[in-house]
Amino acid sequence: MNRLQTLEAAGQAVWLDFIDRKFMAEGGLKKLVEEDGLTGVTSNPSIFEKAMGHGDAYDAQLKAEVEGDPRTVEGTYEALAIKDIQDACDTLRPVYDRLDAKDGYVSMEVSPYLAMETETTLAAAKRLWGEVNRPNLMIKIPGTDPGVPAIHDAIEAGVNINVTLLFSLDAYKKVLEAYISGLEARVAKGEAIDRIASVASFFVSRIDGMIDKKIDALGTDEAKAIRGKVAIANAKLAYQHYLEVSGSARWRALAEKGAQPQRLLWASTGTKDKAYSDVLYVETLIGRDTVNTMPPATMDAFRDHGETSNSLVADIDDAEKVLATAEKLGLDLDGVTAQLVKDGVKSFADAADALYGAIAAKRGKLLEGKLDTIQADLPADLDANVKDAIEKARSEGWARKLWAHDASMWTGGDEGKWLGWLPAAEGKQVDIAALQSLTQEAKKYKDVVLLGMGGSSLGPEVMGLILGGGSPRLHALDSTDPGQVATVADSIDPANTLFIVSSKSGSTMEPELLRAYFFARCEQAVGEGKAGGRFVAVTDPGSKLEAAAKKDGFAHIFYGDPTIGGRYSVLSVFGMVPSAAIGIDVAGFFDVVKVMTHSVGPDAPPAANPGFELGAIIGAAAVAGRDKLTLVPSPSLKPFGSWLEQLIAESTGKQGKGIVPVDLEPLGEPADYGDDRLFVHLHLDGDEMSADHAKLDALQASGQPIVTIKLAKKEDIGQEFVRWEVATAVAGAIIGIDPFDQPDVEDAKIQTRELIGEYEKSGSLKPETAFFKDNDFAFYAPAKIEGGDAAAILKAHLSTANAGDYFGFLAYIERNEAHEAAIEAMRVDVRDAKTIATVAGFGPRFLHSTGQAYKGGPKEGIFLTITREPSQDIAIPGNRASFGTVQLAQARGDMDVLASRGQRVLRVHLKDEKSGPEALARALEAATKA
Ligand SMILES: O=P(O)(O)OC[C@H]1O[C@](O)(CO)[C@@H](O)[C@@H]1O
Ligand SMILES: O=C[C@H](O)[C@H](O)COP(=O)(O)O
Repeated sequence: MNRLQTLEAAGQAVWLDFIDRKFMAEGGLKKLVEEDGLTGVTSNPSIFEKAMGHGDAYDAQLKAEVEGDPRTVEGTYEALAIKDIQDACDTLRPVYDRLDAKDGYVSMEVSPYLAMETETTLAAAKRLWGEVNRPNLMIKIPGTDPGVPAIHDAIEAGVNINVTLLFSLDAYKKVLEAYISGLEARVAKGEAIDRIASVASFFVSRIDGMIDKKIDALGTDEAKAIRGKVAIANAKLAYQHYLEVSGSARWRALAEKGAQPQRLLWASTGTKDKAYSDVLYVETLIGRDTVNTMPPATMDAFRDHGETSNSLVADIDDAEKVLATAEKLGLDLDGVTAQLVKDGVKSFADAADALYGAIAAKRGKLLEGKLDTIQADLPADLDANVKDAIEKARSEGWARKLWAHDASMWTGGDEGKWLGWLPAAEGKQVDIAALQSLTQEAKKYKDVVLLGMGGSSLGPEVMGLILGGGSPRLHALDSTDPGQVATVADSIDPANTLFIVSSKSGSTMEPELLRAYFFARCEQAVGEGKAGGRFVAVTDPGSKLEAAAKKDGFAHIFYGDPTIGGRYSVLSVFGMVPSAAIGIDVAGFFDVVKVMTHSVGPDAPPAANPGFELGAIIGAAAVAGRDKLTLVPSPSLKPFGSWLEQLIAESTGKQGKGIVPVDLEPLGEPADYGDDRLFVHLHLDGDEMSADHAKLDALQASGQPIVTIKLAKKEDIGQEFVRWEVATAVAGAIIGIDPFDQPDVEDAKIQTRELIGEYEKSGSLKPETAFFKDNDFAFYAPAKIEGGDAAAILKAHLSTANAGDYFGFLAYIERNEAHEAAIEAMRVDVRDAKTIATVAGFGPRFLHSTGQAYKGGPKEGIFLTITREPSQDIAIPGNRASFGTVQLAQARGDMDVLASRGQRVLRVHLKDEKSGPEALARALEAATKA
């Protein structure tokens, strides 16, 4: 009999506080069972972190897991852990059988993140019990206050429980009560209790670790006399309570039905203070019906020189005296044990963060080709800020808060009510079968016209431009510009077109007017009462659009989720209905998307969570003044920016803070940029852009921060929707705003409504006076800008630019290639002349997108609003105002609000729609070169 085996003879089971795949594969565990009489194994998150977080023993299984249907990070961890636990259970199974279920157990802990939650802990315990599927498994549940009812219910459900993180006698009493009453509940239901096992794990050394520090601080002889004794005294008294309860009539009644005692298990028995014997927490705690789980080193030490005696019941008076002295000295054992519970929960959560982080990082590498990658090349100061942001997010558990809808990571307002886009990213908001049937139905049409604004049009537009196959063709119409409306109207045959009217609120002005116009046109083409069959509505339940769609007999109404804001709605019906209509395979699309969704989950710690990594960069950069997020897409990904800018700008740009997205600004040389930029390069494998890559290299060399995101195939764009949604929510938390409201958009809508209301009454818009006119232009501004000609006025406007400002072209003209090119040229002129960022938006499209940030975001904007005399206008059925009038009212309303927000504004009205843009470009060139 070796020294370890003498413990068994004294009634104490020896368990191993360690698990490791290599150790088990090499037969280490089997040897302990066979040679030392080992009867159990415990694991915890720190132990698994040491096993899995380093080395390559788990890589083969990890690879197989990832290559299958890649699960969440936690799912991947559990798959690895469950295999170890099952193997250990199988190794201990002969012991379990020999001892008729009295011992031979292996413990696995529920996620430490749940330690303060009853329901989720219970659910996790039951789930793991089922998945491990071994009778000699014990599930570890913390003995916290919320843990106690879960312990009761789990025992009642027949799950073996190892109660972990016990430090105080009070907590132990509650836990023992939970065990007994759990068994009684089974008896009451007529269920067997003889094969239900439980241990109560008292953490010993950690108590001394904290109390001894206090003793050392006191430094008195009286204090020193109890150094290293308090934890043992506390444990001895816990055992006395156990003996007392075991002798009670209540317990005997259960014992007669075969109940097994809930053994006290001494955990945390490795000696941490080298001043003590390395077997201190074994030799002093030996008694009948107990367990000591030892780390390998402690086990080796005891095997070598441990002495067995009936120590647990010896010197109880002394133990009481030790605790009395501790109380007299004010060592506050209750406070210490309460703190240790908190610290214990935190340190297991920290270990889980490290473990999940290591798995997420390996998983990410193995997923290469299936998961978009991200790489950040940041200057040292920004890199340090990003690391701080990531650590804050980790230590405050933001990834879990996000998925738990916990608004405390933002402003503590109603943010938690706006997170329906998270389940939507798993494909849960859409009915795939209904979308597939729409795909079939839409095949008979030549065109699909989508009428919607902002989030209701930009997502589908990106889907169509990047993934659309061409039949039916998608026309996303998000404008009141008469030219733009006419271009779409002229390119379709209403009889051969499916119209999708898309509005979450169902009351947005533009889609309402566009619906009226196209419905009437369609009726003209197919006959009264027959147009409805060619119309589909996408809207939130109960909206005005829903009522109109029902009245007009629309073919379908697809309902949105009111807990998703428009700009986060692309993976809900708002993005997917139009996608399905143009033949995109939505089911296949979500298979690709889910790989990212599972990578940004609550279980992926920020440092290894693709959404948090990016969110920390863009948020920290904005706070540090690099608030111009400049997109550099490869050619196939160019359309993505218009969706992205609405998400970022509308989410973050408020209260004078936020991120200003810079899309479609041609890439320049290092000298063209100030230190307010963050470049994000999106690259699709196979896209050629060597000239831009050379420029990016030069920018990086000049100290500009560059983030590079790579996609293996175009379908992977779906993953970027998810990554950026998470990143934007995270950036919002770092910036300190609510990323789900849009307080300033409404003001422009009100101004516009007032102007149009007046027009409907009077037949004309409120008069306004130009402060300067010539043959080409009329200029308007809140206060006259001095200058003898257009170039001088523009120059004066531009002269207000300071480092860190940005210049915005707000063009209320048709969005077409010629106009886009003219604006692009003007942007380059301004940027190069002033070394400031430039942005551009076509109105009213940008009002539902970047418009929020221009009004509510940083007070760095200098705007040039461009309007024009329309060469053709279009009447809107049921309205006095034409599309041209509405668009002008929108431009004016927007400009008024921008001015009221302290931004610098100037409006140029082009007298001739055709020649105007070029004339303006010339004047601006003169202004910038002069
Ligand atoms: O889908 P709706 O309600 O028509 O809104 C369109 C867009 O308008 C906004 O509310 C801003 O104006 C966006 O957030 C939204 O995507
Ligand atoms: O069940 C075992 C416990 O988790 C373990 O003994 C804790 O030990 P530690 O305090 O050394 O981390």
